[in-house]
Amino acid sequence: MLALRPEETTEDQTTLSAASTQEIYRELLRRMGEDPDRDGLLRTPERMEKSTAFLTQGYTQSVEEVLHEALFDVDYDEMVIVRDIEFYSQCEHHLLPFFGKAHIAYVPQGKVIGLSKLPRIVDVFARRLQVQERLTRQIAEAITGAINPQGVAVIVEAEHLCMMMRGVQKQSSATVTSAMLGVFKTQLQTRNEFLSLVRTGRGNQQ
Ligand SMILES: Nc1nc2c(ncn2[C@@H]2O[C@H](COP(=O)(O)OP(=O)(O)OP(=O)(O)O)[C@@H](O)[C@H]2O)c(=O)[nH]1
Ligand SMILES: [Zn+2]
Repeated sequence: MLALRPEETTEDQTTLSAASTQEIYRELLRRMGEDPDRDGLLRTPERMEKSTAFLTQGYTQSVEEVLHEALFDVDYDEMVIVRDIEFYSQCEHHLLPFFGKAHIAYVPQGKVIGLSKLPRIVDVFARRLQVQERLTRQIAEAITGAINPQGVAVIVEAEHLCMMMRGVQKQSSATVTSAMLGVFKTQLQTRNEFLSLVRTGRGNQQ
């Protein structure tokens, strides 16, 4: 039913460029085998446009703007952890959601970040088309770029709908990725402290 192969495309490139996003969604519905004029679908292209704009708003945001000067000079050189930051992203291969939790730690070096800004940084990168590995690394690099700490650690745990509702159809697998920079890479003890604090949090929830 779905007729999205190039040879079946009816629009020529010029027409497609001129079409509004909502017209393109309308055509997509039609090619799924739907009637875009039936009552329930009439406003669906408009909803899809809004919803997609929200889910990909990370492209219009930057870490600098999100931090909004919430960087503070503080004399503290122990680990700061914000754990269990929930996020929703979309895999760049299938445009299906993957979602889960990010755990972030850093060891400051004269500067700390406003706590709420860590989840905001996660969303800047999660609300784009992603692979989990890149999302993980981008969060770590953004924190490094903002405050040049002694080290940053990020763990992302997620479930991918493209592996659950289609494809390999595995319902219980979890994907875990990590980025360890600075002292989290060089000092085993620091890394282990972070890992055990993340595990403790998980234990508390059960
Ligand atoms: N490494 C990585 N792979 C991902 C991520 N999200 C989705 N994928 C994988 O991207 C791969 C794309 O593989 P392809 O063979 O090109 O696509 P496909 O035929 O739809 O693959 P299946 O999902 O196995 O049916 C799949 O193995 C997905 O599981 C991610 O965040 N990281
Ligand atoms: Zn996918």
